[in-house]
Parts: sequence; structure tokens; C-alpha cells
Amino acid sequence: MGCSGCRVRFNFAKVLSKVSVFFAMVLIFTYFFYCLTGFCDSAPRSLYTQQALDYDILDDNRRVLDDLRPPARLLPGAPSLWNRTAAPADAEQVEQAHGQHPSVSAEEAAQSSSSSSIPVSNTFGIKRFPQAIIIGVKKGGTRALLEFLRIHPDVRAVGAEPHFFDRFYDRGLEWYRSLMPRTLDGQITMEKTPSYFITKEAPGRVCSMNCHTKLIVVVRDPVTRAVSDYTQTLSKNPGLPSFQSLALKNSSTGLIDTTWSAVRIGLYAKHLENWLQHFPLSHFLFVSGERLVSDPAGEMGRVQDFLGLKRVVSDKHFYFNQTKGFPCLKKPEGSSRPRCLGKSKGRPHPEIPSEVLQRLRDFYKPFNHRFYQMSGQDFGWD
Ligand SMILES: Nc1ncnc2c1ncn2[C@@H]1O[C@H](COP(=O)(O)OS(=O)(=O)O)[C@@H](OP(=O)(O)O)[C@H]1O
Repeated sequence: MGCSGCRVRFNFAKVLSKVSVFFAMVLIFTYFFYCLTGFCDSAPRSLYTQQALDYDILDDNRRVLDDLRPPARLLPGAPSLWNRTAAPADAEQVEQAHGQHPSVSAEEAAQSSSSSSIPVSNTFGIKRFPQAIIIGVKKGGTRALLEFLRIHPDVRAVGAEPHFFDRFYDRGLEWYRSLMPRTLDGQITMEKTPSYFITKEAPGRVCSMNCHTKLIVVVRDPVTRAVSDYTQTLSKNPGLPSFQSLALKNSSTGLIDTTWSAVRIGLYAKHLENWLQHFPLSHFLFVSGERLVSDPAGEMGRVQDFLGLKRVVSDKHFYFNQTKGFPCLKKPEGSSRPRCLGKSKGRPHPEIPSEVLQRLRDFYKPFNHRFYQMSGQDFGWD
């Protein structure tokens, strides 16, 4: 009796384990099927988390390439979130990307495979011309501004620099629009290309797209900006002559060489004059590159107001990273990804003789004052 009871219990246990294995298999197969159709990836992620994936430290080049890759690659006729997931890039990298567009290397394809699995929700919205553009200045802090803005749920920005209004204007407005991320009603489309500010033809061209475009200029002390610009060129060309030999026409006279682009870009008043021929001052917002570092939340408040956005990006998004020496974005919950801009942003500058810096300061002084008058803001560089 005892033994037959054991057998019944034993058989019952066997059946139970088979049933649970069966149900486990059904669950696993259902999950795989679900994933194969792409729905796993469309599971809602918090916007801030998604932005975190966009942000920095990944290889800039590959992300720029992702950004400029034609959407047809995802599914025939299906748009992509590449614009959303694209990330920091220097102008030079974008140029390289343009060179390769629309073809892609195996490495880029591998890189893009993760982005290309982002399904369904990518198809919402339409590609619009940007309503706001960060037009300058090179080395002003334009990347930081764009990445900080991309936290905002109502901002969608193309990550790479399109260079449409300076280098690629002949590709036409539809080409430009095709680079833009999709937006829903109420969202703002943005791009940044810092060289627009110094491009003679850019204001007329932007106006012929839309004369109501909002224009953001991140400005930084032109002397530090010139050194930053020089540092970037030096990093790509270590044989570059010294800063002083490029900045001065002649070391004995101390005359500044205004034909050197690193110097010329800092003549903000001159460049702004050109833009004011086409746009009223009210269309511009001048962001202090210095304050974007010392008080990112404060500066972001001004930018959001200018764009007519709710103040979503605030001091709770930033922390000062002691190692980098710059503000970085706080990690969203559950993420271990670094949240600072890449190595090419915020790098140490070479030491420049103080008399050369002073000479440059003296040179810029009248231009800076003119710029303060024109913009109605004193940036305190002198
Ligand atoms: N949060 C944060 N992290 C890192 N770097 C920051 C940040 N905010 C502003 N900056 C400053 O941005 C400078 C680079 O400016 P841009 O992004 O406009 O450069 S570029 O024109 O796109 O190449 C870069 O210049 P360098 O310091 O010379 O590298 C930084 O000083």
C-alpha cells in the first residue's frame, strides 16, 4: 500500500515536471518569436535612457556614419532612428562621412546593426527642416549644447554636422531634409554646424529655406577659442608650426595675422554683421561658452526659453566630473555608460607664451566690444 502510494506520487511528479518543461519551452519560443518580429526592441525605454545611448564616448566616426546613412537600410521604405542615435562628431569626421555616404563599410554595418533593430516607433513623425540651428562658433561648446538639448523630449536633432549651408548646398533642400530626424507635432528639429557663422553665403541660404529660423551662437573668449582651434589642428597634424608663428605676421612687429582662420573666426562682430543683413537680432540667441561649463543648467534655461520649450533640462541632469574637468550628464538609472563628451572635447591646450596671448587679447578688444554692443550682452572676456 505504502509502495503503490509512492509510485503514484512518483508518476505525478514526473508528469508535473514534464508539464513545467513544456510550458517553459512555450514561453521561450513565444519570446523568441516576439523578438524576431522586432517587438523586444520597441519595448518602451525612458527617453533619458535613450538619450544616454546617444551620448558620447562611442567612436564618433562610426556614429556619424550611422547618422548619415540612408534610412532605406533599415527596411525598405522604413525610416530609422539613426538621427536620434547619432552622436558627437567633429566637422572633419562628418566630411569623411559625407564622402562615404551612402555606401557603408562592413564595420559600419556591424555598428549599425544594433541601431537598425530599433523598430516600429521609428516610423512616427515626419522629417522637417530645422526650426532652430546652432550656427556657431567652432570650438565654442556647440557639441555640449546640442547634446544637452537632446535630453529634452521635444527636441530631435541630427547628431552629425550636415554642413549643408556651406559645403553641400548644391545637393538641394530635399537632401538636407532627408538628413533630419522624424518629429512629431510640437517637437523641434535641430542641427548644428559651427562653420555656418563664418560662411558669407549661409545667412541668405538659411533665410531662403525659412527666414523664421531661430539661430543659436555659442561664443567663447576668442583667444581661448583660437588656442582650442589650434589644439584640434595640432592633434591631427603634430608637425604644425607653433601657435605664435601662425598667429603673428611677424614676431618683431607683433602684428596679428587675420588670414589665419583660427584668428579670423574670433571676429564675432564681423560675422554677426553679415547675418544681421538677413535676420533681425531677435532671431539670435548668444550662449556663453564659458557659462555652459560653469553653469550648464542656467545656460540651458535660457536656451529652452528661447526655443519656447518647457524647462525640462535642469541642474538635476548635470554633475561636474572632476577627472574631465567639465560638466557631464548624470547616468540614468540602470546605466553604467559614461556620460561625458568625448576625448576631443575639453582637451588640454598647449602652453602659449603669455605675451602672444596678451597681444591677441589687445587685438580682439575692440571687436569684442563691438560684439557686446551688437548682441546686447557683455561676455566679460576683457
Ligand atoms: N561639458 C563639456 N564637456 C566637454 N567640453 C565642453 C563642455 N562644455 C563646453 N565644452 C567645450 O567645448 C569645446 C569644443 O567646442 P565645440 O563642440 O563647439 O567644438 S567643434 O567646433 O564642434 O569642434 C571644448 O573645447 P576644448 O576645451 O578646447 O577641447 C570645451 O572647452
